[in-house]
Amino acid sequence: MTTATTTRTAARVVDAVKVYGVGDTAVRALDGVSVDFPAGRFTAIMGPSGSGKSTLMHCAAGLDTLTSGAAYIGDTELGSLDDRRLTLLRRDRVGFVFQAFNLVPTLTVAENITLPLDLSGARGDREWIDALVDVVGLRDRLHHRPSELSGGQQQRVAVARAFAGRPEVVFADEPTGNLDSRSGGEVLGLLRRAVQQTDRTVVMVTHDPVAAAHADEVVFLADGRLVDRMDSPTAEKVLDRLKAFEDVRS
Ligand SMILES: Nc1ncnc2c1ncn2[C@@H]1O[C@H](COP(=O)(O)OP(=O)(O)OP(=O)(O)O)[C@@H](O)[C@H]1O
Repeated sequence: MTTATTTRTAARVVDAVKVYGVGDTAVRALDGVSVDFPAGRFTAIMGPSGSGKSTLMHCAAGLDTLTSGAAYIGDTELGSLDDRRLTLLRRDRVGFVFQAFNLVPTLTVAENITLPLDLSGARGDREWIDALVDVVGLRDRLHHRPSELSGGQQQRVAVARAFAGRPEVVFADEPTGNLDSRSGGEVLGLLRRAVQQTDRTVVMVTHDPVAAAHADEVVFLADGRLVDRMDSPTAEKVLDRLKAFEDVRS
């Protein structure tokens, strides 16, 4: 008999090790990390520079491979997939938001949002996309080109694009890194609403305690290891936690 679990896991890594390079110059970017990202939650990954945040995100999202250990999206182990299946998984089950907005300049806002679906030949769920346009507040900009938008508006398009295919999990790598604090706050509020209103999962790498405070939970890395988790973070609590790492290291 199987027991139903109430907490679904959107993504996780188990005993994740990532070594870059070989010999004397080898860097152990992840040193045995096990962490799960619960479905329907907004999780931030934090830690000092070089602690392995981006590496963890890239390996969890199937953008890079682990040296040893395992990464899962839902129940699918990424290491078991050949290149073609991995590409399909990234296309159909995962969304991405990067620091650079990566919009196509010649396409309109509406076309940029549906681009991944159009490329895959999927019809997409038009009602879902219509609702997304309202969540990101771009109804009156749909026929504009990216160059006619502010940075914050461009990142909102990128967020809508990431959610367009109803992915199981959206990975965001420093999504507010190129934005002023006001636009950044809007994008973070938007990620939060997307999680709450549409029951999606977001995993975000950030070095900004204010950004991390928008998440439901923060996981902390130091020297390639998971060292702490914090529920209901505030910027002050996150900052204090980061300072404690620095005190230990100095
Ligand atoms: N492609 C690579 N080749 C060699 N070393 C790498 C590579 N990518 C990352 N590293 C090293 O792995 C470690 C972890 O890097 P990573 O980018 O994951 O850290 P981070 O916590 O995201 O850092 P930051 O906050 O500065 O972006 C660092 O020591 C980095 O120099």
